Amino acid sequence: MRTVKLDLGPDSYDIVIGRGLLAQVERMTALLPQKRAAIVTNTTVAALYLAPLQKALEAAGVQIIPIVLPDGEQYKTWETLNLIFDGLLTARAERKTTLIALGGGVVGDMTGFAAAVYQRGVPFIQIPTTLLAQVDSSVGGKTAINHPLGKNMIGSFYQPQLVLADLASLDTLPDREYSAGLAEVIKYGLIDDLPFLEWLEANIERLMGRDTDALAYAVERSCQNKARIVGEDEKEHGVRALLNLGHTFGHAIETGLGYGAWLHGEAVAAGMVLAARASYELGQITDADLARIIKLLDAAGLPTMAPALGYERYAALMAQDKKVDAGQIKFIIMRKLGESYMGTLSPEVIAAALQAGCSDDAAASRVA
Ligand SMILES: NC(=O)c1ccc[n+]([C@@H]2O[C@H](COP(=O)([O-])OP(=O)(O)OC[C@H]3O[C@@H](n4cnc5c(N)ncnc54)[C@H](O)[C@@H]3O)[C@@H](O)[C@H]2O)c1
Ligand SMILES: O=C(O)C(=O)C[C@@H](O)[C@H](O)[C@H](O)COP(=O)(O)O
Ligand SMILES: [Zn+2]
Repeated sequence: MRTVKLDLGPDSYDIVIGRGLLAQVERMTALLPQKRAAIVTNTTVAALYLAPLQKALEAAGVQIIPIVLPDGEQYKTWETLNLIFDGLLTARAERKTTLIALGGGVVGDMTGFAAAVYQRGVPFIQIPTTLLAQVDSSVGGKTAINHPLGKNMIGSFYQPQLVLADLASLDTLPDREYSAGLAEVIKYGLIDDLPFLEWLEANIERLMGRDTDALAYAVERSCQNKARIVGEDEKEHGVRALLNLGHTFGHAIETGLGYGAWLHGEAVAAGMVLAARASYELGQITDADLARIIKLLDAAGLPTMAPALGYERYAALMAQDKKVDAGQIKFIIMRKLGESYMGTLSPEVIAAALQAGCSDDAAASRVA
């Protein structure tokens, strides 16, 4: 078992990584202010993991309110959020009732938002069951729902009290979802961790084979990177924006194609290639660096060409990005391989990146 600490003063918490953690409920029960908790999950994850978790908590004397949501990015909405409140109010959940998010990033982001606002804030625990959620979304307290006009546009910063990443739950994760999680893993290497990027290049085959030790190391190193950055800048006034590498383009792809058409991690992968192409246009990374990034993402089963939405559509979608400041779009750009910063890009550089990095076939290539 590995533990990463996210240091946020009184709001600090542990990210516990290991196999079989779902059955070990003592870490959770020690934190509950009352012997009552709501488990929020979705139909897919409920069929796999709700019963064992509920049983283990009930055996420890905890009364459980199960709340099962529809599955999919297209349900990350006000309407679905309201289903959580319906379940909590119907069961007369109180201020000391803990919300436990059991699922991927969609469940985690919505449950966290519900926890932030239900009765103005109730305790919250994350049990991420996708690779993406274990390496990124369960850590750091960003919670949100989507708006038809923009990704994660309505939300809050609200930290969990504990993250339990059970690597055994990934055994049932489909390959496409597993690859999507690797996009956020590779992101950490590109932001500011060149040794990790090099380790990923050397170990991508092991990771694709779901080698136990390689996977545990990749999850731990990713969480260490995220915890360090969030610990420095919880509310994204500075360095935390680097975690948005590939997301300015990526969120435009998700919104532009319709939520759920491309997975978040797929859109981030293609977005990181566009960010790399822009950095190449600026003369900051070489064509060999660009080729290395594409090769690694490709080996991880991810798209490296973005859908051809057209410059105007990309520009309009990216104008909704949360990093926009006084109307100016900010991007995360590579200063060199393994080092990124936030800056602006000229329309010419954006157009050149899109010209080289989009293809008409890309959109259809990912749709299941
Ligand atoms: N808050 C953050 O910091 C943050 C960071 C990254 C991404 N996100 C958000 O996270 C979301 C993407 O998360 P995701 O990739 O986990 O997608 P997801 O939550 O949609 O889960 C992916 C799919 O896997 C299924 N699933 C989950 N666990 C499973 C398991 N163990 N076995 C089999 N199937 C399982 C889900 O039901 C779903 O169909 C996006 O909405 C994105 O915006 C948030
Ligand atoms: O935690 C962060 O900060 C991130 O940016 C992590 C991203 O991977 C994640 O997709 C996040 O939700 C994007 O943030 P947003 O503020 O652009 O919605
Ligand atoms: Zn992301």
